Amino acid sequence: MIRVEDLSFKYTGAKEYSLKDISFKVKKGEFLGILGASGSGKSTLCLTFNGIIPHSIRGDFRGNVFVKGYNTREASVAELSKIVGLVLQNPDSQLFNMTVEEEVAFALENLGLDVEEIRRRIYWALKITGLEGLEKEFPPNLSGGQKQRLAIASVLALKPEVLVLDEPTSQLDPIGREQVLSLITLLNKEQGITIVLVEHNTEYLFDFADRIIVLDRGELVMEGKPREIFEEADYLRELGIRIPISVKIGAELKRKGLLEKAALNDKELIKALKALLKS
Ligand SMILES: Nc1ncnc2c1ncn2[C@@H]1O[C@H](COP(=O)(O)OP(=O)(O)OP(=O)(O)O)[C@@H](O)[C@H]1O
Repeated sequence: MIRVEDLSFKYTGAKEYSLKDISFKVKKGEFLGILGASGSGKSTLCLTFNGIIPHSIRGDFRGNVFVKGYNTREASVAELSKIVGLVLQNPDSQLFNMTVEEEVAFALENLGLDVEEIRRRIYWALKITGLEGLEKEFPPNLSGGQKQRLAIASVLALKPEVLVLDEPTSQLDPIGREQVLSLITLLNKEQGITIVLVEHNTEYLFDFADRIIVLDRGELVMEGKPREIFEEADYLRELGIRIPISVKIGAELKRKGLLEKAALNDKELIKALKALLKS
């Protein structure tokens, strides 16, 4: 679905490359998590998937990004946005209509769809994001979690095959965070939408991502299944990545020779501790 080949990017005027010779693929239906410390290039990478980089934000762009076979250098942002929906950190920056319904309709109006199809898509997008009944609400009156789900609904109405979400929960309270993460899981597991998610909640990525890539100062330094990534707890810590508390405790117990292998989530840690207490 996405193929990134030897991608490097330097913003106009910047001294350093923000992305350095990155290559990886995302398969159809896959859930890819992106981890990395602040400034490692996660947002820059997200902006390359629907062509904002290099079309709207310029710089020295090397290598290629292919989305469903389209080279993003050649396809327009409008064309790519039908395939890749992008959701950013702050929902307020993406909402500017007077009602929830108009917000979702807005993106659809330029597609030349008939009124019935627009109505159907609005209904579907609001239902799936759990915003049914709030059609006439003024978006600024919504809670943080509802606003972010509305931002997701307006992107979903375009029926993208890939959803790229750049730290969509970082400005939400725990309830809003939980709502948005459950929605992302549902979109991937039940609707088959390919997900690319930048998220600091490593427990969530461990449970739901199929694969994780890790960036460090613009370089792709790790790629693998969540288990393979979290086994390298010490390296992740060196990179400034928050690791789940259960992983931290598990790694410490393993270091002290109390556990044979690292426990990588709460369930595994509890099981290992029970066995340890029995022995
Ligand atoms: N518009 C810009 N112009 C110049 N440099 C930029 C621009 N945007 C980002 N950068 C630089 O590119 C590098 C990567 O930034 P980016 O925002 O992609 O990292 P990030 O991993 O998403 O960080 P965060 O987690 O803080 O959002 C940083 O060194 C940053 O200063």
